Amino acid sequence: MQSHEQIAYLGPKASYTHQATLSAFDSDNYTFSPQTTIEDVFSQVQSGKANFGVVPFENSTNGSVVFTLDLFADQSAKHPDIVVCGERYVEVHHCLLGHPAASSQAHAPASTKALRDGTRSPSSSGHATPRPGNPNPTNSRAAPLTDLSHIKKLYSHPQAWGQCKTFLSCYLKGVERQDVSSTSRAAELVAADETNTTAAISSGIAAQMTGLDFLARDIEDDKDNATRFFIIRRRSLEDTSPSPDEENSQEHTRAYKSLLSFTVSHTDAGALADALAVFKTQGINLTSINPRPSGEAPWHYMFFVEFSGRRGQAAVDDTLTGLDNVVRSWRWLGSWENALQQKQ
Ligand SMILES: O=C(O)C(=O)C[C@]1(C(=O)O)C=C[C@@H](O)C=C1
Repeated sequence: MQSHEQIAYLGPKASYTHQATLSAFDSDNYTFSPQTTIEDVFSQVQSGKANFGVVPFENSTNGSVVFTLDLFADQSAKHPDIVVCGERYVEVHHCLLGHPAASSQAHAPASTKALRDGTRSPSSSGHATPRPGNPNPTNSRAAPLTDLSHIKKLYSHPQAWGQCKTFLSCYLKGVERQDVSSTSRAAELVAADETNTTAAISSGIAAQMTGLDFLARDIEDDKDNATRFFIIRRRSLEDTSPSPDEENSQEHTRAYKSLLSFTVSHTDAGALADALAVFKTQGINLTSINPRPSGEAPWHYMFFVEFSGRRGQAAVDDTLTGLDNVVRSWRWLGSWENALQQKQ
């Protein structure tokens, strides 16, 4: 790859997507271009202004990032050439960032530094709502580092609410939430708010960037919380030309993954089963399947499947040929190296 290619990512700096970008691209050799929305990342890559883009795709606790799936579904045909060419996993440990209550600043000045680096011992307060998955919600893994009664509004990316349900229901139940374009944008907004009554769910790196205090740390429900990011680029001619020397061993197949979308007849019984049977016949292992509204008509769906293997391998190429006979349409969305291969 050439030097100083442009990499578009969901910004601003200190977003989790920024962390994924830093893990994939060396900042000495690439120019990073933070974007406001995931759609902006797609547009930058589609237009050729950026050589690559980095977008969140799925979270281990909260599931698919539907904004990204819908951009791949591309109902308005704005991003027809985008394909996935890589993936990165990032551990996601959320913090509650803000300003301490005015009284805790006045009466406990010694605690301010501790709040800044998040080392003060926890104090607990708040309410809890039992939920099916968590009948005993007082068991939040994290407790606040300070009193939160002054917090009247929360900002974060919509994915983050679903990853911190227990903490939020225990300690910030009923507090107004505002969705913003990323967790680092949330931290910027809270830093600019002079009322000191707002807080952001964001990363620890965003605390350093904005100077906000840690009101709580590690507030995600699951300590193994992680998000998978896709690296995207424009498709090129080589993507579809045959590569007869591709290896077909099981090991080689597991080393790669591919993404494909397809639509099937809405009225024919078994149409989806017929499509999936093509993968089975070719011995292709599906690793995820996601339906999203297709946009063709209400309640019609587009299916996204991820599977082991890469284009150019006989079984994968035969699967695509087989799909021609059973689906209404399909679109290949890229093959890339499986980042978890060593761990499986
Ligand atoms: O808001 C950010 O910091 C992002 O990079 C986006 C995003 C996401 O869309 O999943 C990434 C990781 C976390 O799961 C929460 C938010």
